[in-house]
Amino acid sequence: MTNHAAFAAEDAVTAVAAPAQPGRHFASFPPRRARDCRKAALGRMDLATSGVLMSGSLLDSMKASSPRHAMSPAGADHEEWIENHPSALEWFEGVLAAAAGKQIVMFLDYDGTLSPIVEDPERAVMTEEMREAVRGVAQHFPTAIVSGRCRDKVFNFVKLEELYYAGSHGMDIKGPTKVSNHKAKADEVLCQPATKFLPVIQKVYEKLTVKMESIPGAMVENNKFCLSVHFRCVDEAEWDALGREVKAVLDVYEDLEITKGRKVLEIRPIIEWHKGKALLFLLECLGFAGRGDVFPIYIGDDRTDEDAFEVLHNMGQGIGILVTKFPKETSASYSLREPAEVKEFLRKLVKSNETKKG
Ligand SMILES: O=P(O)(O)OC[C@H]1O[C@H](O[C@H]2O[C@H](CO)[C@@H](O)[C@H](O)[C@H]2O)[C@H](O)[C@@H](O)[C@@H]1O
Repeated sequence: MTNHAAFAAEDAVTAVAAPAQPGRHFASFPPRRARDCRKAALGRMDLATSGVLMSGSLLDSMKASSPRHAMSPAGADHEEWIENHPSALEWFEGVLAAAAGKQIVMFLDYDGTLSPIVEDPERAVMTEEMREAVRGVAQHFPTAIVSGRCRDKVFNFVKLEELYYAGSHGMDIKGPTKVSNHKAKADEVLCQPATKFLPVIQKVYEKLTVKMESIPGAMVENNKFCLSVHFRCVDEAEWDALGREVKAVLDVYEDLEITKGRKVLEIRPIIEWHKGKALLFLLECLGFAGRGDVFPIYIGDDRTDEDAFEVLHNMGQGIGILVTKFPKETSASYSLREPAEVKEFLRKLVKSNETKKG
C-alpha cells in the first residue's frame, strides 16, 4: 500500500533490523549526554528534536521526518551513537544501579513504542504479550501512557484500567479507572489545559478532512485537542501539495501550530504544554514533585517524546530511552531498538523488582 518502498528508513514499516552486537564495551558510563555527539549527528541528517515547524519549507520538514538513512545501521556512525546512547537492555544492570533506592515511575509512549508502526493508524494494536508486560510494570510502579492520540483511543488500544493516560500529547490527562496503591482518585480527569481550543480544533478538522479528500492516501485523525494529518500512504510527489494545503488552512489560525512526527503533520494549540509538562504534572499528582528519591523512566520513539527526555535531562533524575534502530539526535540517554525490546525491558524490570522483594 505504501509508496515509499524505496526508503531504507526507520519509518519503513518493515525496516530490517541491524544485527545485535553482544559483548560490546562502552568507553564511558554513565553514557555521555546525547548533546556531545549532536554536532556530528546533525552533519549527517536532519533530525531536529523540536517538532515545531518554525520556518523553511514544510516539504523539507516532511522529508526530514522520513530520512533516507544512507549510513549502515551497523556502521561506524552507529557504533559511535550507540556508545552515547547504549541499549537499556545491554546496560540493564547500570539502569538498576542508577534507580537503586528510588521510586521508579514509568512513562510509556504508545505508537512505535508499545505497538509497531503500521500503515493504518486504526490498526496499531498492541500484542497481548506487551499488554501483560505493561500490566506487570504497573503492578510494581506508577505507570502512565503518554500519547499523541486521543486519550479514549489510546485507552482502547491499551485496555489497562490501572494506568494513568495522557492523550493529545499530554493535553488530556486522566487517572486510573481502577485505583491501586498510587495516590489518585478513580476515573478523574486531572488536566485539560487546551479546552478552549476544542471548537477551533473541530473546525480545522472538518476543513482539513475536506481538503485531504483530493490527495490519495492522506488521512486526518481527530485526536481531540490536536489533529494528525497522515501522509505515510501518500505518494511522495504529492507531499508538497499536502503540505501546502495544510499550511493554507492553518494560515488563518494564529493560535495553532504544525509540528511533525513520523510521516504525520500534527496540528496543535500554541500553549506551553507538551509531553514533558505532562510528565512533571503526573509526578506532582503522584506526590513526587521535588523529591530526590524518584526515578522516572520515559520510553518513546518520536520527536514529541524529546520534550519529555529534555525535562528528565534538566531534572537530572531518571532516564529517557529512545526507541530507534537508527542514530538520531536525542536528549534520551539510552536506546532500545523496537517495541519487542521495550517489552523485554519492562519484563526484566518487573523480574528484578520481584527478586528484590523476595
Ligand atoms: O505519541 P504517540 O503515541 O507515539 O502517537 C503519535 C502519533 O502516532 C500515530 O501515528 C503514527 O503511528 C501510526 C500507526 O503505526 C502510523 O501509521 C503513523 O504514520 C505514525 O505517525 C497516531 O496515528 C497519531 O495520531 C499520533 O499523533
